[in-house]
Amino acid sequence: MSEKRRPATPWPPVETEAPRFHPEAPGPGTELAMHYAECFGCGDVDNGLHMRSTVGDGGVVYSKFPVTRAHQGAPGLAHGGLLACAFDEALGSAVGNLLRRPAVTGKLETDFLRPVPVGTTLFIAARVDGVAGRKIYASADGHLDSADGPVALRARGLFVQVGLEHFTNHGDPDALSKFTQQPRRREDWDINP
Ligand SMILES: CCCCCCCC(=O)SCCNC(=O)CCNC(=O)[C@H](O)C(C)(C)COP(=O)(O)OP(=O)(O)OC[C@H]1O[C@@H](n2cnc3c(N)ncnc32)[C@H](O)[C@@H]1OP(=O)(O)O
Repeated sequence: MSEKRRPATPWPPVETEAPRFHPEAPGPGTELAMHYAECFGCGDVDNGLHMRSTVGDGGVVYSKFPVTRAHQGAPGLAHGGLLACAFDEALGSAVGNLLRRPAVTGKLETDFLRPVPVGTTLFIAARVDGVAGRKIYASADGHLDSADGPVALRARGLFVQVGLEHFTNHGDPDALSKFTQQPRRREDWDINP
């Protein structure tokens, strides 16, 4: 299959500033721990995605998603919704770890370029592209079976910075103590957009 192309739309879609990485953001080579043990993307969840991420050079976060039979849509092929989930996790990991600004996914778009068979590992490279106030734009490519394998998916996401009360009011009152990866205390986040 030749390299796939899709119609180009401007990205980020609004004027942005370059992302300012948090001074205590994990550096290149850091293997990131799961951010929450019950997270479907990175946690210890039965049939979850079991994604693992590492910080690379130049503000790129690399994540791996090993695709198993538990992740099928069509026989022998990964389910598209779970592939989108993997990108949500990978993009969120880049935003959360590099910027340390609490944010949630506002919009996620995914281009599915090639089928992803069971037994393959998706290598996702995610980066933060720009910031406009509370809006944080990130994008990622997913490669089959190696970091330079054929591109199977591309995704773009808008993350919206929220106050920490987003998690405690709408989710679990103990949310902050349940985040297993630093930062988990109010003072560890950059909460000023
Ligand atoms: C390490 C961590 C890894 C985690 C990976 C997983 C991450 C996730 O999956 S998070 C869970 C999924 N997401 C959610 O549940 C979010 C649910 N939505 C919400 O809570 C709210 O709609 C929220 C917070 C996104 C925005 O609401 P609110 O705070 O009222 O802000 P709002 O004014 O509506 O939007 C802020 C800006 O973003 C823009 N915006 C928000 N959503 C969109 C959208 N879908 N498309 C375009 N623009 C949008 C708005 O237009 C606005 O822009 P501007 O400032 O220029 O006017």
